[in-house]
Amino acid sequence: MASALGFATAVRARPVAAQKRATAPKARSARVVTQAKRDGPVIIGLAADSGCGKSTFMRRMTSLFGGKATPPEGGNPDSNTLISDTTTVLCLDDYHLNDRQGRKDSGLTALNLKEQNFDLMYEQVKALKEGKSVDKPIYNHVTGVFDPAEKIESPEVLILEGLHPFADTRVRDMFDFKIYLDISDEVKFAWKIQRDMAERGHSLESIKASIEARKPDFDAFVDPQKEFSDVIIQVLPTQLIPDDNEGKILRVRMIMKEGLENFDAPFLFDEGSTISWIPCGRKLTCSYPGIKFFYGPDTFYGKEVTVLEMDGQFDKLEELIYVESHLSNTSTKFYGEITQQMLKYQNGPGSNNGTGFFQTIVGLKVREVYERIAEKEVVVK
Ligand SMILES: Nc1ncnc2c1ncn2[C@@H]1O[C@H](COP(=O)(O)OP(=O)(O)OP(=O)(O)O)[C@@H](O)[C@H]1O
Ligand SMILES: O=C(CO)[C@H](O)[C@H](O)COP(=O)(O)O
Repeated sequence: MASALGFATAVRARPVAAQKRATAPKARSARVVTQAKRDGPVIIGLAADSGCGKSTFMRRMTSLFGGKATPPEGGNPDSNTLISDTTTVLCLDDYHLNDRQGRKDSGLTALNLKEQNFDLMYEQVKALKEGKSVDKPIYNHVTGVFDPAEKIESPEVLILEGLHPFADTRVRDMFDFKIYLDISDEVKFAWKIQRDMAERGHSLESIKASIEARKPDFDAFVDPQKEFSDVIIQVLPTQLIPDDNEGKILRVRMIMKEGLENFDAPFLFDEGSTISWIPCGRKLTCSYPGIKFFYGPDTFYGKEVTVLEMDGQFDKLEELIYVESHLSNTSTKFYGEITQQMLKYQNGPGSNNGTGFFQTIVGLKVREVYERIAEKEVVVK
């Protein structure tokens, strides 16, 4: 089949009846086939607060390009970088201006824009975009100081994740696609309690205090970047349970800007309609409080957007294929690719709810953005 790029794809169109069959897909892997050359990497940005699932999101995204993303071979074991055959993920914490002691002296948090070295970040991202390699600093989260720099080669796909990818206009303008992971205060609080109380032995009071201490700077310096993002994954408490404050069942909204280049918004049933769908029944097992989808138009920071929403969680992940078969424009390369990816990461946080589901779809869209811009094709075997 000829693709929109005019290249042969390894994937053939399947009959509609086959697409609706509710069976789990076989595992496959991906590799990149070079069809033409575009100089410099495709640059993707992910903005989020720390501890909000960026690592899991990155694993989901990079695996769609094939190969395993690992820290630089033979390098610093505390490196924040992840490299695969096609992708390089840089953590923007490496561009902190001061180390931990320096921030104690300045009295500012790492969230404050004054604590980020945007000049160096701009120079190095620009160099990578021009196909050059850079010696990037490493901020060591274990020791709180900077380690000797690591060499980063210009990759096919450069992913920049961290607190401030879109805060500096010079850097912001270099992105091909911008994502914001927006975890509401209630959910952030619930996750932090789960992790820091259960796994790290922190007290409820100290967790509350650390969240409260970060909040003003988060609101002032991180949150405003939503406005400049192409896709926002918003994570909220469920609306299926009145006054729920446990944060276990989530309502997740994928907010997609209209009119984006290289991005066609996924839709449920009928593009442009407003649809509310409860898929629970014969083909999807749901325990209390069930699952509810919504699809429709909205506005965000005064701009037109399309929203795809899921509230609730899946009981049996393999049955997700039923939901997947009712979605279009998901940029999958074969029937059931979303379900296959969700099964692959079923032990990661968010695998049974909209966070994992929409992160997977955004990963597929990023892969398509890359294919369109770079005029290369990721072939799924
Ligand atoms: N989708 C999710 N559902 C439930 N919990 C989640 C989800 N994503 C993240 N968490 C919680 O947040 C914790 C941090 O996740 P992860 O390490 O992926 O985040 P991060 O943003 O990479 O963190 P950091 O910035 O600290 O490196 C997980 O251990 C889990 O408790
Ligand atoms: O927000 C953060 C990361 O996104 C951290 O607070 C920041 O990087 C400082 O790290 P550390 O607490 O290890 O000194």
